[in-house]
Amino acid sequence: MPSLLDVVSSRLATLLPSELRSHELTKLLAPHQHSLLLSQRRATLIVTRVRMFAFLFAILTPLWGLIDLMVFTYPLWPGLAACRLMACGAFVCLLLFYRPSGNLFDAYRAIAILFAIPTVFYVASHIMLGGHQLTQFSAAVATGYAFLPFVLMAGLAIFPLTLLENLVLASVLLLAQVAVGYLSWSTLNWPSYVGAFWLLVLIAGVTALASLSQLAFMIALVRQAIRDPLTGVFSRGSGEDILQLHWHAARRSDQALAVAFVDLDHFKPINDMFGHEAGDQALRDCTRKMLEKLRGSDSLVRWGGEEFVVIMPDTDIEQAQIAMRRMVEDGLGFRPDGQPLTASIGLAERCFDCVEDQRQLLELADQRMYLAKSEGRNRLCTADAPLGASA
Ligand SMILES: Nc1nc2c(ncn2[C@@H]2O[C@H](COP(=O)(O)OP(=O)(O)OP(=O)(O)O)[C@@H](O)[C@H]2O)c(=O)[nH]1
Repeated sequence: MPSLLDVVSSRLATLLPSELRSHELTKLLAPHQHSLLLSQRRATLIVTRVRMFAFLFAILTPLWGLIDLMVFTYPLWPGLAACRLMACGAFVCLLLFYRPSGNLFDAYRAIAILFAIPTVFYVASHIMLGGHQLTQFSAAVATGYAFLPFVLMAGLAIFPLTLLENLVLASVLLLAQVAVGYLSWSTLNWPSYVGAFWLLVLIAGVTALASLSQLAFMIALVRQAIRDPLTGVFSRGSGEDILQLHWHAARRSDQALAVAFVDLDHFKPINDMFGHEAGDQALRDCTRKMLEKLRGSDSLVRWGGEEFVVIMPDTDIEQAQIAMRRMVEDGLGFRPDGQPLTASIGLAERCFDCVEDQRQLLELADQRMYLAKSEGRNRLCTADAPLGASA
């Protein structure tokens, strides 16, 4: 009979996002476990949403100035109007000049600017309103200003953020609320301030859930979009993106970047003699074997049919040869007749081969793979001459 603890933990497990696989759950905690592609797509989405938010606020912020004009007296309303116009200008600049670059730090900066604008506006307007005697009607409108932190906190829900990122951003907004309490210490209505603070904490909790759910969907969608459905390794389109990202990173820091073109030998007879399903199974087994031997930082891409590309960042030509030999040393699985499945591999490296761009790097690896084929298959070719059988 299951213990109470087992029942509770199995019930709690059903609360976890079902669209994620168990090994993906840690990706909800912090961004350091995200793949390059996920980070890139998330950064792009965050900046796009920052710009949407900025667009909305650039319209709504000056509009409310008309209400201020009707209820506040001189010189309070021109002061508030100036604040609103400056905030509107800052939102417009954010909208016009910030473009998605795919870089996560650019995305963080965009969120920081987006939230800094209304936070500064909130603190400044609070100081202005605190320095004036308000009548019943204008006091009611002034109370509306106190809702800005709630709007900002709720706004976090539109971003696919990790728990850590949520905590940092929510803490900053809560600290701004603390700062406002400190500035109006002497006149503070404590019960309503504490009530409002607690409400803000509740909204932060709900927002974090919304934001994490978005991230979970995004992780699942990106996985589906970038993976080959048969083998589960990267598909060609995402492989091209990965190679481009690694190429730029390697060039910036003048690091090695190796690429191997792997073509399985005599694959057609498997399909012809044993059927397509047997061919599919051989492809699945073979990719599993390759993945077992590759480093976590390497990317295995199904380039097409029975052709694969291995992208090895920060790996020089000698290390890449060792990695490829290790990958094939226990074989790549078996053909349905029990014979070992072999591959012809062409290898190229950015610094060793002095190539100009990632396309040239890939072409060179492809040419060397054909050389390995023409020299008898089941071998690795690094430069102009293949390096013997059994890769
Ligand atoms: N079962 C299965 N077969 C595939 C898949 N994609 C490509 N193939 C087969 O892979 C075979 C590739 O054949 P070829 O290009 O002639 O290459 P090969 O027979 O491996 O010959 P060499 O590369 O010269 O050693 C074709 O029969 C394709 O139908 C797939 O997803 N599943």
